[in-house]
Amino acid sequence: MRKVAVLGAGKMGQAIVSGLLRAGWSREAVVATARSAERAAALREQYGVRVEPNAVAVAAADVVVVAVKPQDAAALLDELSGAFRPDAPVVSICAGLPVAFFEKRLPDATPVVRAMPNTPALVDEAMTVLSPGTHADARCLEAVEELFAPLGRTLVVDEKHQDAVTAISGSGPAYFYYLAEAMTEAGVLMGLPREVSKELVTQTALGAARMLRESGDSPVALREAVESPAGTTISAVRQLENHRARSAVTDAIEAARDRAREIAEEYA
Ligand SMILES: NC(=O)C1=CN([C@@H]2O[C@H](COP(=O)(O)OP(=O)(O)OC[C@H]3O[C@@H](n4cnc5c(N)ncnc54)[C@H](OP(=O)(O)O)[C@@H]3O)[C@@H](O)[C@H]2O)C=CC1
Ligand SMILES: O=C(O)[C@@H]1CCC=N1
Repeated sequence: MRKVAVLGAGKMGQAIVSGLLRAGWSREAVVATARSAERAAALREQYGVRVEPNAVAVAAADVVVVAVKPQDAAALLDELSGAFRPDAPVVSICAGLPVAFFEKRLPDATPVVRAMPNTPALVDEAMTVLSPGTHADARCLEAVEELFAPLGRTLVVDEKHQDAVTAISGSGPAYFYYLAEAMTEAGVLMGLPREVSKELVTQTALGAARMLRESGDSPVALREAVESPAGTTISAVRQLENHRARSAVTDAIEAARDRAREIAEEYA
């Protein structure tokens, strides 16, 4: 039985643990680690998985997922020096940290894969983007892709794109929640009960996402199909343009990309 260790099962690590269990991984095959006793107890209670010290988890694992914050990664690897099995792939989900950060701290020839998932893993709708390191061959990459596939969709890109990926899909759910929050509040401002407004926004987001996926049309074509001449939608879109919403989105996503680059410099 293959075993996976999730080191630092916080928000994202927990989403991965829960997705693996839903995908049929047995409780014995998934080991989590946590820094606080409270967090460890919560993971045991909620998922019934083993929560072990990092070194114990790593020793037993065929795949190790590093899910701590980028600022905690170096200390974690230092603490574990000697515990890693050189044949067990190490998958980092740490934003910004390059494969090289791990390769220089792990035993020679350890296969490393940089991964960027997102929190919709909690509902099996994650977007996970993988980049293989120097020693991760096709078989290793395939095994890591199989690990993440049940959590949603997967894609492989060259590592040079990972900071942009982080800015788009890693952080992306937050942008949609921000828009959902603003739309819900606008409904409340106009007198809709909050629950009604939220339901309208949620179903509209789901429907729009499915249209994007299933119609094959571009976002522009889909938007134009909603905009009646002299109608309501074009009036709204004009306000978005007046407020430079497109430019704000571009600047926001570039800021996320730049922050990922800074993280690499800060913690290298
Ligand atoms: N949140 C997201 O949407 C996404 C996050 N990521 C990446 O995932 C990583 C985790 O992010 P997120 O889940 O949001 O953060 P969290 O803070 O929720 O999770 C990190 C967890 O790691 C634990 N931890 C830290 N050091 C150790 C250690 N030495 N041993 C065991 N556990 C430890 C923390 O414990 P404690 O709580 O006690 O500090 C915490 O529970 C980051 O690197 C982030 O870039 C990637 C994609 C999406
Ligand atoms: O905000 C962050 O840094 C992490 C990485 C992607 C999503 N959350």
